[in-house]
Amino acid sequence: MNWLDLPAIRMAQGTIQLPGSKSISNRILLLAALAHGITHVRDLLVSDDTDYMLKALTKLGVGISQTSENSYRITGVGGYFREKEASLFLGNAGTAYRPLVAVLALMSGHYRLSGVARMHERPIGDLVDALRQIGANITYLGNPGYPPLQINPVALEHEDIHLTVKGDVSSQYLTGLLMALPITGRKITIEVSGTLISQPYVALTLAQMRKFGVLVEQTAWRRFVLQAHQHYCSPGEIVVEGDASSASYFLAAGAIGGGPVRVQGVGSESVQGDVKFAEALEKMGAYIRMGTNWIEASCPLNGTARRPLQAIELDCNHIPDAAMTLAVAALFAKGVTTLKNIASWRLKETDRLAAMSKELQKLGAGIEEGHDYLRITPPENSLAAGVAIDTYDDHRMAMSFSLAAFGVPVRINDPDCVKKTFPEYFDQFKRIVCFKE
Ligand SMILES: O=C(O)C1=C[C@@H](OP(=O)(O)O)[C@@H](O)[C@H](O)C1
Ligand SMILES: C=C(OP(=O)(O)O)C(=O)O
Repeated sequence: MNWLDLPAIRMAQGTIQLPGSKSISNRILLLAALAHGITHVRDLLVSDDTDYMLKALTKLGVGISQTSENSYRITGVGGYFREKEASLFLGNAGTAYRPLVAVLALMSGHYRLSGVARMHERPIGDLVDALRQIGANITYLGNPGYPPLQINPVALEHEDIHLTVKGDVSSQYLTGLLMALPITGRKITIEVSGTLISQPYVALTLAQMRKFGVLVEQTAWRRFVLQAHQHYCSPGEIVVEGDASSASYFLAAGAIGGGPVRVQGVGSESVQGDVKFAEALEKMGAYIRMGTNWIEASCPLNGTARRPLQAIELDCNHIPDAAMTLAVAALFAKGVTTLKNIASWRLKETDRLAAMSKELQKLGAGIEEGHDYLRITPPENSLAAGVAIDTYDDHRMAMSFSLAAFGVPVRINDPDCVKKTFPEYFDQFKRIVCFKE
């Protein structure tokens, strides 16, 4: 197996230009593909997850050309894809798989959607159940409730579309429905049953749809109404903002390792929920500054000496991805940190609650792992030395645990898994840290 040895880190300081947001990139690609007109997308994230979306859309007959390293020209199909038969492999990209299921269910074609083994363990039943309410023809090719899926032509049953979707397993089902259903041109009402998790991601979806001219009337997080005859129209050019989840590792580095560390590409005007990670760090005592397009974090000081962060207790439902960064930052905080309302961690790239517990314990932390929470007690003295961190093919495990090097030298197994959302992560991380040796 491949690994990366990080020597112990003395301090962190510098500026990072963030790669494009994964969540925005894949939403924009899909909306641009469905829209009328040509969209020029700039600062798109270049990574596995966006690559799967680009390849799928190309197979579906969308005209896509790369105009520079991270710029693309998308010729929208104005509603329906030309290609009526395709077999699509979408890796482990939730932001590609879930919305494409919803879109292809309406396309009157024959499509097979698969992914890596872990994708076939990530539930899709709530989305399929919602689509079946309007007549979608979807078959499970493996275990019921999970990918892979076969999608066949739909016969929409009613003039107005009214459906209910569960919101407590993943917000990506609602996001998929919201993005897909406007291509029917019908009046749409979506009710959410159960409490909607990861709400800021739905706000992000609505914001991207608005850029393409489709408006949604929202009643709290329970009811979404779209008036009939709305169609996606290209806004011409779109610049993707930096990834707020990717920002979290650098901000934590600034808060633990002195700083200031500045990330450029997200800031106070960001539409991404994970910018709220900066507030969590601030609660831990970090010094945070923010402009419209940048955020900076430094370590709390006692005179000129670095002061340790303070433990927090936080409901992390609004920042499910960046919360993993908090779990590792907790190793450097005084007291017991509790991260609550993170049951969805169990259904992501790996069972993140189990994986995080196991690897934190290797470093000497005391862990209480609940069904939907994690309580982390840092070791009394230093972190355990000579540890190799397993990453479970989860980019966020690899990126979060790079922070452990602020305590001891650490080995990160299979560091290449970061290519899901941030292929250059470790090169960038090394740019802002000074190692002890
Ligand atoms: O819609 C999105 O872009 C995302 C929603 C979240 O998933 P859940 O809604 O499953 O929590 C998040 O964890 C994922 O990385 C991206
Ligand atoms: C959960 C994640 O990805 P996905 O979009 O595949 O759900 C993630 O990036 O942390």
